[in-house]
Amino acid sequence: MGDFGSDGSSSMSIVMYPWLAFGHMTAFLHLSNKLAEKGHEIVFLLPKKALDQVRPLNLYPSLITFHTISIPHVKGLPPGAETNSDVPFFLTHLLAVAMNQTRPEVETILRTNKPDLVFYDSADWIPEIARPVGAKTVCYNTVSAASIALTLVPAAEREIIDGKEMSAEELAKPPLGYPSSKVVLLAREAKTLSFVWRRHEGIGSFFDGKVTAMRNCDAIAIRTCRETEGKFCDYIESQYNRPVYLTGPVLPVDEPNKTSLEPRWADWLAKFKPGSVVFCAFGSQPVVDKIDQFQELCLGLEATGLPFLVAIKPPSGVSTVEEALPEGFQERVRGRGVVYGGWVQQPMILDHPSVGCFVTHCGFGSMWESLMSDCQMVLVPQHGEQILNARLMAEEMEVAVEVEREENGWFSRRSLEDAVKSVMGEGSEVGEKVRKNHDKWRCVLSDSGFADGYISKFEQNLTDLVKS
Ligand SMILES: O=c1ccn([C@@H]2O[C@H](COP(=O)(O)OP(=O)(O)O[C@H]3OC[C@@H](O)[C@H](O)[C@H]3O)[C@@H](O)[C@H]2O)c(=O)[nH]1
Ligand SMILES: [O-]c1cc(O)cc2[o+]c(-c3ccc(O)cc3)c(O[C@@H]3O[C@H](CO)[C@@H](O)[C@H](O)[C@H]3O)cc12
Repeated sequence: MGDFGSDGSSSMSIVMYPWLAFGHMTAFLHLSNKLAEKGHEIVFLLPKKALDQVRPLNLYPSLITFHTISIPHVKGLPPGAETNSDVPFFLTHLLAVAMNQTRPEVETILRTNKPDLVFYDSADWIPEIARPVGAKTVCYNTVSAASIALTLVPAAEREIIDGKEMSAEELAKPPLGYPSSKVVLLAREAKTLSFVWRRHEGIGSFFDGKVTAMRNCDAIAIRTCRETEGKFCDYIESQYNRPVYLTGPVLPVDEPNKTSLEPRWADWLAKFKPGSVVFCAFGSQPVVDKIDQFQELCLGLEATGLPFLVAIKPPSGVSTVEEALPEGFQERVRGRGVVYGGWVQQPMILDHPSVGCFVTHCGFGSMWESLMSDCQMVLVPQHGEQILNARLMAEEMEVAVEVEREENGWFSRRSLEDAVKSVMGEGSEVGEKVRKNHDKWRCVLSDSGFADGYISKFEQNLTDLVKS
């Protein structure tokens, strides 16, 4: 046990073991920074390969210590696979099998460190090895409460008939008591949820793992706030009969003078009028998989006539974005449009005065960053969780416009052009409505005490939990 309560000090000792995906590791590390800021000590478990990418985000190296874990090879995984960036989506369950095999190593770390608290999201066996060393466990969810409430609560259990895939209608059905008629999926969109209930040998389904993780912990935590998702949090609490603690958005703080926007983007953006550039980014994983959909995206942005900067991974079948561009595209947009396949500093680009519109895939991290920015938002979600985040922003909060799709799920260059013009066009009624609503939300969320208030309350929840 840390020195919590023993010598009058209130410092807690915490071990964090997030799912082996960058979106999850970075979210856990941002929370670690907030807790270290308050003097708590964290041992952060992660695969070796992730260390170089994650280390620069550690703002308190004297309090947050990285401990690398060996991820064993599992038959069927690419050699050396350690994170979900190394693994195609349909093999994700094998990465979960590999993570399960790290249990003895994690058990030794817990016995040696004797922490007060262990945070995890995926490794559902953590409570079994934490309890004997006297640690309390927190299942920390870095996705929206709406996504959890729709699919990962006991009432969402489905009777699976072996070998038979569920129909789209069955997949789309919200669980009994689900608190929204707007944050839902259409049947065709719900097909992306089939992975949730699909059973895999030796590990069960994603649903089984998440429900076990949340049933067995001492407290559930979610990276969200009451103002945006209160009713979903209450529903999750009632489903699990466990306390649900909220951390708020937990966005990384920009350290003044520490980093600045790369000159090539700063210089390029500076050429355009304030609020005129459309920035489009689709997160840390490849999401636009099909080359013709990738091209519709490029052509839609070209058709807006506005300057644009796109940061996106190449679609399947090619290794660079340049190979996937429509014919003659680069010549036509030269000087006003760039498509870039590498990593850009998204939060700083959103903050740049020339950027006026964000075309986003609605990853949960991007959702918070866009809400805090003063950009107009166009939503192009690809998968279940992102679609729910999009519904939350477009239908419940009414701060953004979602791109229209055809019956087969495709969006056209025209629908993207229309969506961008509807938020960027001068005098557009829709554009004015979403801007007004977005301004209101930004005021609430960026109020100086808002995020700090959530973290202080969260720290108090943890302190009470450890004492209980
Ligand atoms: O070029 C880039 C791309 C992404 N980013 C940053 O990387 C982060 C991406 O996270 P997002 O949650 O938006 O999206 P990802 O698709 O990468 O995450 C995925 O796993 C974690 C879940 O919470 C997300 O909902 C899911 O989409 C954002 O903070 C964004 O600012 C960059 O800084 N530069
Ligand atoms: O697509 C999803 C739809 C949905 O309704 C819920 C989720 O939940 C989660 C999730 C992740 C972690 C948690 O602690 C709770 C919920 C989803 O996570 C993503 O799942 C992918 C498949 O395993 C994984 O590759 C990705 O890294 C996760 O972010 C997705 C949905």
